[in-house]
Amino acid sequence: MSLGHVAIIGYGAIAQDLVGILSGAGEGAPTCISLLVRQERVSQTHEAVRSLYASASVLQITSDVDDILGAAPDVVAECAGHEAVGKLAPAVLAGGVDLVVSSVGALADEAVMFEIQSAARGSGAQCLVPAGAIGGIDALAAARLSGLQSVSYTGRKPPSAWAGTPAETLIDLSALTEESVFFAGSARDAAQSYPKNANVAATVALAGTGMDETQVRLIADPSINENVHEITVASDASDFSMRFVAKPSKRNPKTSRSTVYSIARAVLNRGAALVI
Ligand SMILES: NC(=O)C1=CN([C@@H]2O[C@H](COP(=O)(O)OP(=O)(O)OC[C@H]3O[C@@H](n4cnc5c(N)ncnc54)[C@H](O)[C@@H]3O)[C@@H](O)[C@H]2O)C=CC1
Ligand SMILES: O=C([O-])CC(=O)C(=O)O
Repeated sequence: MSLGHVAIIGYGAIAQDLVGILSGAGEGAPTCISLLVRQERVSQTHEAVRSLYASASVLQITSDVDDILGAAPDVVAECAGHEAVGKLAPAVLAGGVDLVVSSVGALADEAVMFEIQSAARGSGAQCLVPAGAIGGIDALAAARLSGLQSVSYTGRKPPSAWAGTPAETLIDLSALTEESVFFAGSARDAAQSYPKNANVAATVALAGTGMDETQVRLIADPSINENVHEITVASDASDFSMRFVAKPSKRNPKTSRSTVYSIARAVLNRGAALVI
């Protein structure tokens, strides 16, 4: 058993790290990797990949999802954004190819969720949601089978990680001297209002009590340099709290460095005889 062709949508912070991790995975490495990038980034991505992976097996770089599907990848990993999920995920799944999603918050849009599930049911392919920046999703999804009483998620990041988000209109990020809870509400609202920062809220919601019942707080905290993710769960099987202190990605401070390893694990497990 081995991993064949892996296609990746996007070539930003997570995708660039993912290509490096997959290429360096030794015996578990895929035989080839394809990249789907925006049309205007095709030649720039060719240059970047050629200089980094001169001898590696990047099969093709394209902006056309049909090129990717035509090459029959074993799995596609989306590392691009909510818009890309809405636009491309149904086509990938309808083409019978399993999809690992990073931009999980896109599933907070009921129309996108419906299209994805319809496409997957129609072809038999699966949309796979990895834990991403957080952990404990296995425990939460298992506890759900016992009955859940409550699930809450708190995302805490340095003020600079909230730049370019609606938090800027709610608080003065540059003047904060102590933590500020600028959002308290449902996972659905969090994921849709903070598409680059609250995908984890959607993941927790999908594993637990759903987009509308999962309570989310988002915090800008000038006293930290890391992205801190906390979940608190009450269930019939167990009650637990978990706290993850993630270093920010070197390429994108909004993104926890832990995320790509979770995506890579989901991809590499596709070719593993023992899956953990
Ligand atoms: N599930 C989780 O726990 C986490 C999810 N994320 C999400 O993962 C996604 C990727 O994150 P990063 O790599 O840090 O973001 P990034 O902004 O560094 O990279 C995204 C890349 O995707 C490209 N892109 C956007 N739309 C595209 C399309 N339609 N087709 C092809 N390429 C497209 C952009 O040009 C950009 O290069 C984001 O949506 C982010 O919010 C990030 C952290 C944690
Ligand atoms: O990586 C993180 O810290 C979490 C994140 O951005 C998200 O959930 O979208």
